[in-house]
Parts: sequence; C-alpha cells; structure tokens
Amino acid sequence: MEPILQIKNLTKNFGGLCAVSNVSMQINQGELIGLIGPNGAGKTTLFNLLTGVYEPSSGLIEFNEDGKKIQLGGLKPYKITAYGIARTFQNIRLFKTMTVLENVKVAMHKNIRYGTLAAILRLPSYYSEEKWVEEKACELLKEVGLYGKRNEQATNLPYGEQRRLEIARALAIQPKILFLDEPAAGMNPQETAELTNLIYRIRDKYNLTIILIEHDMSLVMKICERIYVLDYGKLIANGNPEEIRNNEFVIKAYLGEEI
Ligand SMILES: Nc1ncnc2c1ncn2[C@@H]1O[C@H](COP(=O)(O)OP(=O)(O)OP(=O)(O)O)[C@@H](O)[C@H]1O
Repeated sequence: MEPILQIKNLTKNFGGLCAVSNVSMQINQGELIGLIGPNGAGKTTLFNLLTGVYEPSSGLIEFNEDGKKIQLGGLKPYKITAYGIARTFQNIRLFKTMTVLENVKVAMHKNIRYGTLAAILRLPSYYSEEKWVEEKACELLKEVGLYGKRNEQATNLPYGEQRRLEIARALAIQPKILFLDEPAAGMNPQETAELTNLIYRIRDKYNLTIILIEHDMSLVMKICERIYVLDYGKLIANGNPEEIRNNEFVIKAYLGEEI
C-alpha cells in the first residue's frame, strides 16, 4: 500500500541555520509514529512545515488522498487542514474566554454546511446544522472525558485537561492525520496514562494516522510503533522502539540522558 504521507528531502533554512536538513520520511496509514530528538533538533519546525506554518526551503511533502497525490509544501494552514490534517500545539492554543464546549464547536466550522444567509436569517437548515454541531461536539468531549466540564471556561481547566481539549478540537475537523506536539508536557503520571489510552482509542475509532513529538521517553517507547530521530535538523535513525533504544547514533545524540 502507498504511504499516506511521503516527505522527500525536506529542508528549512532560517538564515544561516538549517533547522530541517534533507529529511525524508514515509508514514503509512494508521501508524502511530514518534518524532524525537534533543532540544533544538528541528521537531517543531518539521511539524510547522507539514502543517503549513512555514514554507519549505526545498523538498516535497506528498499527501495521499485516496490514491490522489497532493503536494502540501507551501500550502496555507487552512488548506492543509481542509485535507484532514490536524495538529495540536506545544503551547496550548485554546480560546480563553470561551467555554469548553464552545472551543470544540468553533473548531468544527469546517464541517458546517449551512450558508451565511441561512445563519443570518436563522433558517431551519441553520438550526438543524447547529444541533448537529452541538451533538458532535458533545460526543467528542465525551471521547476525551471532558463532557462534564463542557460549560466551564477553558482556561479554568487543569493543564492536562486543556491538552485533552486541544485533542478534541483537532478531532473536530475529522482528520485523517493528527500531529500531536508534546501531548504529555506538564502532565502527571496518572494524566499521562489516561492520555496513552486516549491516543490508542482515537486512533482505532477514527482510523487515524498519528505522529507525535514527545520528550517523555517512556510514553514514546510504549505507544509508538515506529520512531524517527532528529538531531541538528538531520534524521539520524528510524525504527521500532527496541531498535531506537539500541541505536548508537541515538545513544550518542542523547548522551547522558535516559532513552
Ligand atoms: N522562526 C525561526 N527563526 C529562526 N530560527 C528558528 C525558528 N524556529 C526554529 N528555529 C531554530 O531552529 C532550530 C530547531 O528548532 P525547533 O523548535 O524546531 O526544535 P525542536 O526539536 O522542536 O526543539 P524543542 O524540543 O526544544 O522544542 C533551533 O535552533 C531553533 O532556534
């Protein structure tokens, strides 16, 4: 089967700094992939290239949409999102003054089919779609365990729950590929364990391909089927957790740290 995402010789320069250097990757549909590397290795820059935040200096990003090859490199983020590619951010980006439910509903705008006129005139189609959005948003909140908090202000949630809300927002666009940027950051062990179950569950339920950046090595080694390792912008290894743990280049890159 053709990979869902193929990255070929991707490079991003910031002035004289090469943050992502000639990176090639192949991601298959349904895989749970880890992207790791020491601080400043280029992980977030790679995510930013894949989701349209940055334009590549060179190289290709090819998304396989049911057999049709689509070049994502240089497309605006909203266009990439429209292909079903969602992400969460390292620094949580929720609408602070909105409730938990409103945050998910706003993220669902892409799937709302009623026209502006129907919305302004409050036509029946607007009400039925609005009801659909509300039901779907509630369903997603149940999925991430936040339904009981749907009317609370998003910023009042503890950190771990805000991260889960970000995942619900990403799921609201009905993605095919989900990028998670440090989903376990700031979580306690219990929250991390819940997150692990959540990631497995949503992958299976929504038939997702998931790629995650994570510094929590025990989480990465536990859930990722395959891991790519970046160091100074270059890909230094690709393999299953066992292979990565024993890879001499990876051990060297992480010198002194627990892998
Ligand atoms: N917009 C930018 N302008 C200039 N340099 C940048 C920019 N974004 C990232 N960099 C540089 O690119 C390199 C890679 O950064 P990046 O944030 O992608 O690494 P990372 O692997 O995600 O690090 P961390 O694990 O600390 O989040 C770093 O040297 C960083 O300073």
